[in-house]
Amino acid sequence: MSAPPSTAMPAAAAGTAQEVLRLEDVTMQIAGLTAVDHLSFSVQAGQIVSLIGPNGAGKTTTFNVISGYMRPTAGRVLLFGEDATAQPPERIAQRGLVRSFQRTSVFAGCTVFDNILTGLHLRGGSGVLQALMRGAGFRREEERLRAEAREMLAFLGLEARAGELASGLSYGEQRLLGVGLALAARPRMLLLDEPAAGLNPSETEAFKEMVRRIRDSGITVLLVEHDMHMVMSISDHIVVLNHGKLIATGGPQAIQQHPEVIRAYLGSGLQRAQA
Ligand SMILES: Nc1ncnc2c1ncn2[C@@H]1O[C@H](COP(=O)(O)OP(=O)(O)OP(=O)(O)O)[C@@H](O)[C@H]1O
Repeated sequence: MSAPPSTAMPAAAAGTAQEVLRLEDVTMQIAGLTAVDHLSFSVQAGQIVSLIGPNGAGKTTTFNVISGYMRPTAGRVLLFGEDATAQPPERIAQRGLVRSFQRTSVFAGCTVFDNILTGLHLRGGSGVLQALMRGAGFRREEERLRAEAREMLAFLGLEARAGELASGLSYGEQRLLGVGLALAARPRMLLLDEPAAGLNPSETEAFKEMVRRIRDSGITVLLVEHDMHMVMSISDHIVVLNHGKLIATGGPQAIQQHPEVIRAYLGSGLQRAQA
């Protein structure tokens, strides 16, 4: 299958470039330190965009500001064309930007199927009162969600594991399931925080494939990642930070040849990715 179930097609799929996220002069000071320094960049719909930079560059802080976990000291965040600066995370998620965390965040004691079903329920639709009344409408909705959960598992490549406890999945499969939970919220944009961390090479390949399929289904993906092979092979666009400041933006080819990026990464992963 080519799309996670019930995902609205974005404007990019209709052939018009559209800005989904824009940071304007965002600064974030933490305990007297400037973690993000007058940062401006934008993300176009339907792309995989990677936010990279050496350790301490400000990537996680930028994610926290975008997803509403931190209120910026200065500047604005525009999400889908509207000001979203310092809105709480749940409001930002409602508007269509959903974050999948670095740690696995699945319900370990539930089956893989029930994990996704719970995610779909959390999105709303069938409320507690409706569940208690157990009317025909509720049963129809439940059957629809179960079908959607099966489709989602097929999209994730986890259908064979549907009946197993999430705790029995490999680490890589748990990360796929974690993304499935994020997708269950039907995001227009997905934030992935170091998705390849701790994955072996074949799990990384499977994850890359899924990220591409997510993008191809019309969901914009913004990721923070240290694995430069992954970044260079899947990104449509790359934003590079160093010491909280933007030092370069562009496609993978241009970024790998950018003198300031090479300087910032001297002796680290970028050179290995080029090798
Ligand atoms: N809660 C905090 N308290 C104090 N300093 C912080 C806090 N969060 C971030 N910082 C500092 O802000 C700077 C940017 O950190 P951030 O975690 O955003 O960088 P990063 O690019 O995500 O790094 P890494 O790649 O190592 O995860 C660092 O100097 C960090 O020490």
